[in-house]
Formats: sequence, structure tokens, C-alpha cells
Amino acid sequence: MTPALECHNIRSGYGDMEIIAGIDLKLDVGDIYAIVGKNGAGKTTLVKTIMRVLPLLGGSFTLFGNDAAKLSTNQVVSLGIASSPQDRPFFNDLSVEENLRLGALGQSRQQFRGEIDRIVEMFPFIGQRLAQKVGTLSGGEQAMVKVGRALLPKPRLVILDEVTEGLQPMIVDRVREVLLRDHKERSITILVVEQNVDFVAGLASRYGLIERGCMVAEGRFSDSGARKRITDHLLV
Ligand SMILES: Nc1ncnc2c1ncn2[C@@H]1O[C@H](COP(=O)(O)OP(=O)(O)OP(=O)(O)O)[C@@H](O)[C@H]1O
Repeated sequence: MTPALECHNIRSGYGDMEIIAGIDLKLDVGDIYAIVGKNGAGKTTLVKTIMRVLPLLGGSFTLFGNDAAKLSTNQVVSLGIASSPQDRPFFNDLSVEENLRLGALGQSRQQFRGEIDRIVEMFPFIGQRLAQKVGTLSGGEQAMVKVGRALLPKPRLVILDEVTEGLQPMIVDRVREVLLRDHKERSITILVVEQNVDFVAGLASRYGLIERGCMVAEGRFSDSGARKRITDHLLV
């Protein structure tokens, strides 16, 4: 089957400053993969590259078989790829519903209502806060809206950049449950970028460790010692 994502030696960065220094990565449809790395390792830069927000400086990658070099960010989204960016994920002065609507551009009002109902079922608190400005929600509530918005258009591939940062364990558990349920029901492919080892160990089947823009190790969470290897990598 055509992979959801296949990267060959990709390079990217900011201007002529190379941050991603040659990464290979393959996600089959239905994979749940965690990219783990310390602050500044290049995780967000990799996500922005995959979403075609940053230009490719070298190498190539495909998204569901499509040559990404020929795609704009809008076309990436049209392929059924949703991401939840780490920085400035919301319009704080818009309501929860308006922010969710931004994750569902192109949907009819009726379709959108149906999708909102699905998201409210996942995160019931959202149903009581639809009219509230996002900027007034707590960090944990915003995280649930972030994940809800990414899942709203029923993406084939969802990319979540440190959505659990600073969250209480109870909310981290809820986010994991929702993702696992969507994965079970729709075989969604999930790429999470994280430093929270407990979160990814209970969610993903495979992981890749990145350091200075390179993939320095890959493995499976079922391998003995996987968690220790990741924790040691983050601590050194
Ligand atoms: N807009 C930018 N312009 C120039 N350099 C940048 C920019 N954004 C990030 N960088 C640099 O790119 C490198 C990788 O940053 P990136 O945000 O990808 O790391 P990260 O692994 O996501 O870290 P964190 O967990 O802290 O977000 C860092 O050295 C950072 O300073």
C-alpha cells in the first residue's frame, strides 16, 4: 500500500540556515509514530517542512504517493492532512466554535454541525464552551480544542506538535484515549512530536529520536528498553 508519508534525506531550515539535515522517515497508513527530541532538535521544523510551510532545501518526500515538492500547504491539507502547530495555534479573540470552523474550511454548515457533535462527544467540555473566546480557556482546555480541531475534518494523517506540553496527567490520558479511538475507528495515521515519554509510550507503536536535525535512532515501543533509551536520550 502507498505510504502515508515517505521522506528521503530531506533537508530544510530557515533562509539558508539548514536545521533538518537529511531525514529518512516512512509512515504506513494506520501507523502511529512519535518523533522525540530535546528542545531545539528540529522537531517543529520537521513538521513545518512536511506541511510545506518551510521550503525543501534537499531530498524529497511523498504524502499519500504525491510528490510534496509540487504541493502547497493548502494542497497538503486537501489531501486530508491536518496539523496542530505548536506556536500560535489559535485566534484568541475568536470563539471556540469559530476556531473549530477554521479546521473545517470547505465544509457545509450541516457537515460542520455533524463534525462538531463528534468532537463534543470526544471532549464534552467543548460543547459548553463553544461561544467562549479561546484566549480565556485554560491551557488544558485549549489543548483539547487543538486536538479536536485537528481531528474535526476527519484527516487521513494528523500531525500533533507537543499538544500535551504542560498538561495535567488526566488531560494527557484523555487526549491519548481520543486519538486511540479515532485510530481504531478510522485507521487514521498519527505523527506526534513530543517530549512526554509516558504519553507517546501509551500511544505510538514506533518512535524516532532526532538530534540536531538528524534521525539518530528508531525503534518500537514493544522493544525492551525502549522507554529507557528515549528517557536517556532526553536527559543527556
Ligand atoms: N523562525 C526561525 N528562524 C530561525 N531559526 C529558527 C526558527 N525557528 C526555529 N529556529 C531554530 O531551529 C532550531 C530547531 O528549532 P525547532 O523549533 O524545530 O526545535 P524543536 O525540536 O521543535 O524544539 P522545541 O521543543 O523547543 O520546540 C533551533 O535552533 C531554533 O533556534
